[in-house]
Formats: sequence, C-alpha cells, structure tokens
Amino acid sequence: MKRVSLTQYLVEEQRLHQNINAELRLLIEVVARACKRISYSVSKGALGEVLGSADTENIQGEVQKKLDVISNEILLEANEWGGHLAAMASEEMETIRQIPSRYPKGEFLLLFDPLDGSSNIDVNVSIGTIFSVLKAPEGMAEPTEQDFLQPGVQQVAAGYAVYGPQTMLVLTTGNGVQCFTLDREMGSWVLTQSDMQIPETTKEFAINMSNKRHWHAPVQRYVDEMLLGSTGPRGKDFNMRWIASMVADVHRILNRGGIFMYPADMRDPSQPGKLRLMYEANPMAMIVEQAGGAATDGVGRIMDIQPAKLHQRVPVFLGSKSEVELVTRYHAE
Ligand SMILES: O=P(O)(O)OC[C@H]1O[C@](O)(COP(=O)(O)O)[C@@H](O)[C@@H]1O
Ligand SMILES: [Mg+2]
Ligand SMILES: [Mg+2]
Repeated sequence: MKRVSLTQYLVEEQRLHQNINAELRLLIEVVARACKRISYSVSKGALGEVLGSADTENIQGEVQKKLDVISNEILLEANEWGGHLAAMASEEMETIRQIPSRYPKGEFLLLFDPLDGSSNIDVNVSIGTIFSVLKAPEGMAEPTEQDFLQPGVQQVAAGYAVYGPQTMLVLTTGNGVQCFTLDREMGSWVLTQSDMQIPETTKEFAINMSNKRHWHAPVQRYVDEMLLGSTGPRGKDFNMRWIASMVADVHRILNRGGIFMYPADMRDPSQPGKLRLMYEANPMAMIVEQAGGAATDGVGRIMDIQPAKLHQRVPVFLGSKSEVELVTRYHAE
C-alpha cells in the first residue's frame, strides 16, 4: 500500500483544489497533533492516572472527568502559539479563549468538544474529539463570542478523532471525507480511507431507547415502525446500536450506514436535545453531508441553523439520507 500521510494529503489538497490555504493546512496539523497526544493519554488509562472524575463542573453543569480537562488543556495549549487562530471555544469552557497577545494571530476560529463520550472513559469504550473550523470576520482586533455564532454551512473544515481499537482521524475540508489511521510506531497519520460514502440503504438505527417515554410523537412513530420489522410498514428487520459516544456511533454510520438520533423530548423545553450545535452537531453534519448523508434537527438542515448562543443544544437526526428524510417528514406531518 502506498502510504499517504496527513501532511501529504493536505499539501496535495491545497495544490489541486485550493479549498484550503497554508494557514488552514497548518491549523489542521496542529489539531491532529493534539489528538495524537490525547490518544496517548487515553491509552495509558489508570497507568497515566487519567481515569476518574476531576471533581469540577463545566458550563453545562456536568461533572468533568479528568480526561475532559486534560484533553481541553492539550487542545488549548497546542493551538495557542500556532499562529493560525484568532480564538477558540470549547464545550468545557464558559466563554471563548483569546490567543494571548504574545503569540501571532491567524484568520480562523476553532471550536471543539475535547472529549466526546465521557461516560465511556472509565469503562474502556471508544471515545473521541470533535472539532469545527470557522473563518474569523476580517479586520477585528479581538474576536467576540458573537463572531462564533455562524451557521454550520460556513465551516471551512470539520473532523473528529476516535480513540478506539485504532485511533483514527476523520476529516473534511469541504471536498469529501477522508480517514487517517494513527501509526503509533511512526507517530504519523496515514490515509486509510478516501472519499468515504455513507451507504444509502440501511437496517440499523442508534438512539438511547431508555428515553422512549419522553419522546415526541414523530420519533415514537418512526422508531415503532422500525421495531415492527418485517411485520410492519417498513417490511424489513432493523438492528439497534447505541455506544453513547457520538463519535463512535457516527463512525460506524459512515462505514456501514444507519441513522443516529438524539431528539428533543418532553422533559425540559428549555433543553432541546442533549447535543451541542457548535461542538457536536455542526461538525458531524458537515462530515455526514460530505459523505453523501443528511443531518437535520427534525425540521430543517442542521447546518442552516443560525446559532443564538455558544452552548446551544439541538435535536439531531443524521446518517443515511433516506432515513433522515423519513423521520424529518414525520415531524412535518
Ligand atoms: O448518555 P446518553 O444520554 O445516551 O448520551 C450519549 C450522548 O452524550 C454524549 O456523550 C455527549 O458528549 P460529551 O461526553 O462530550 O458530553 C454523546 O457523545 C452521546 O451521543
Ligand atoms: Mg460530546
Ligand atoms: Mg465532551
């Protein structure tokens, strides 16, 4: 197999398609390097004293795990001095992080969920990092939180790292989706899947079924019809998977199709769903659309949503196009 590294891929992408410039290319490399460091920490587990709770709470009121804090620090530190960013925002921080004045500033805004699937850390199940890159408005001295509130269609790149049996980096810069596997001996990311495409037909769905009694009618209907299998209106049996790490669930769907759902439910109307628009839904929506799938909030395209606040939550339906279209249609009926 001819080995193509992440660096070689990005250089070629810049040369052939001009969808990225040198600054974005270097920014992606810095993020990828940070993910490599996170991967090494994850794999050390108890030996690296990275497991367990940090005994602190994040802005969402969730108890932080040690790895949430460690991963956030790794990403902040790696990106601060790179010179490619104007500012950063993280799921784990209340407000945005400016680039210290001693470092050069760049033209991009970076947003991340440093550690996705926190509940899986201590039980050795796949977890990940999700990131999104936006362009900073031109000519500002210091970006404000308002500058981050851009719809997902304006993302210039998005990706995730999944820390599973293998560590992989899945990336889009708006020209398809590529997957790189971390070669631990060489310390490099090697291209292992080009132009990933989500299979169109599927028999698999992912949702946390324990919330069933709280769902709204369209989601009840859609899931009930799948559960009826070959005896119901769908005329075929479905399988269910729920890893509770969005990264791992989306990675499976990119590879073998399916639909991932985290709907809003009837419990707390002020919390429309669990997932965060800026750190989880938008970057995953860009990846899924670039791989031929679809991503909606049940009403419209996720990437068209005009964010109102940094830590906004949204319902998420993403994956194989026909399934996402069906559940979205049920919301309209
Ligand atoms: O425990 P639940 O409600 O099934 O939620 C699982 C979902 O929560 C998340 O873990 C949220 O991510 P964080 O770990 O970054 O908070 C998603 O990855 C996942 O899809
Ligand atoms: Mg998450
Ligand atoms: Mg997280």
